[in-house]
Amino acid sequence: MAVGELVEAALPMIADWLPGQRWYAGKGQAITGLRPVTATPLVTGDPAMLHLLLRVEHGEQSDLYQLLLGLRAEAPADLLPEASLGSLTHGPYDGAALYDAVHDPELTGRLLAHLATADRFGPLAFRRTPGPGLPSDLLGRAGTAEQSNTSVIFGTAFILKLFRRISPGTNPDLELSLALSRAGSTRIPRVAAWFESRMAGSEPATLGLLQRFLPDAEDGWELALDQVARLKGDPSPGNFAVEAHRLGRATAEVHRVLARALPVARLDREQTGRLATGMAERLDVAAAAVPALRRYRPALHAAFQQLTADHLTGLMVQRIHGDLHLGQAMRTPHGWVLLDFEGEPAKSVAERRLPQPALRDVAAMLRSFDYAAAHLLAGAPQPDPQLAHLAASWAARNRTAYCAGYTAAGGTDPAACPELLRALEIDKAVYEVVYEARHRPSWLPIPLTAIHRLATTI
Ligand SMILES: Nc1ncnc2c1ncn2[C@@H]1O[C@H](COP(=O)(O)OP(=O)(O)O)[C@@H](O)[C@H]1O
Ligand SMILES: O=P(O)(O)O[C@H]1O[C@H](CO)[C@@H](O[C@H]2O[C@H](CO)[C@@H](O)[C@H](O)[C@H]2O)[C@H](O)[C@H]1O
Repeated sequence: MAVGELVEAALPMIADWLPGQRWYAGKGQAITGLRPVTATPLVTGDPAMLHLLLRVEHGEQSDLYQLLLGLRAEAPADLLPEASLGSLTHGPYDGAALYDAVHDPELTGRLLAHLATADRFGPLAFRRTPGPGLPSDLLGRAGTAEQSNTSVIFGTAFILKLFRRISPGTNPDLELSLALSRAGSTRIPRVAAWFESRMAGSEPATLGLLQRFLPDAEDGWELALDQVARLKGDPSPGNFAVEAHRLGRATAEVHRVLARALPVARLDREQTGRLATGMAERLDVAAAAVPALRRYRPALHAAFQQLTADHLTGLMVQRIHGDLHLGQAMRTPHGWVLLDFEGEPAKSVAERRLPQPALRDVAAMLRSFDYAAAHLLAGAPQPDPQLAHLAASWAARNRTAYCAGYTAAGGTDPAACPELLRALEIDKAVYEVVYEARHRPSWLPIPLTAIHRLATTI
């Protein structure tokens, strides 16, 4: 494969295609440069697959992205339009179709085969966990979920998450999932393999994570929305609180295993100050970006100031999920399983790896019950007061049940730390305001309504 020429010919096509991808984080900023960092052929012949780590520059900033480029003399017949980068028009591959290889089942199947045999290609190292061997003859189909990354599913056996925006070092999703897997936790899908890039002078960067696929799992967000929708007139709305209680138990169990497997610490006085300052700084940055937040700043700052050193000194901090919500919880026939321990995509990896109060995850999940309830009312110009009352009661009931389950399984009782819980909920809602303003502006009223409530009920 004439790698250099191929990359040269592909770069302008990538520049056109990249901004349209769901996982591309630099939307709205003009790309000022594309710099290939590594280009590694993983499959040669027809079809071919080229692995590319590409530095995308926008102004002063830059991000590193992982691309898997497929190349065939004839484009696959059923290729989705958004997966196509077009046809090469010069050089040794003149006329060949260039596309996102994650949509080519044969090529993603070859990726699984590399994982199965723990291959090494130039800077790319494929690694397996001990245990039963992996099949090497399955085809992969790209998942359809709206994701920050790209997942490929192999039959009903495995799911491979391909991280798109790459940071140096071990991705927390791999780090925490491995720690939980090694401790024998059944609250996450078992890790089977991963692959990483080993570049001279830097830590290996995680590129992909293969886990058991949960074929019988139901997504917690979909389940909750289904229950909430029944509030609109079903005489026998289901009792999701039982599930919320179980989910609270599952969260506490995961926290317990993480606290045993990875370092924990107790906050000293200086660190307690940094916890509150971090929240205040994030609020100010968010308010600068989203004007609707500004009027709430004084009240929200006041809530953060209630986090005094006396409250927090000695508080235990540990590794946590970092972005827990109902969509990261899957109900299986054997109970709740948690996914995606990557943390909030907008934070740096260093920040995401810092030990945190475990209540941060609890607060995030409490926000999610509120989201599910608010989703019912979203879009209506004049919400029906009776429905609004039912939705608020649904959220309150499930929030209480979740906290009770968390406490029953040995987690710190959230009710025992009301100032901290409230500050953590505000911090999360502020993050959500920015997230929605950037990705789903029509959903912005959901966290803003919560901000209004949190700011006006002190
Ligand atoms: N092990 C699994 N089994 C079944 N479905 C899964 C599994 N892992 C992920 N999924 C599905 O893929 C979706 C996206 O996965 P996630 O890890 O949250 O990716 P991202 O980091 O890109 O958001 C999940 O919401 C879930 O529906
Ligand atoms: O799943 P991701 O890791 O990509 O997380 C991001 O997207 C989530 C939305 O999919 C977002 O979660 C917010 O919306 C959820 C409903 O769609 C809701 O249940 C969550 O409570 C709410 O925070 C998450 O914040 C973001 O990081």
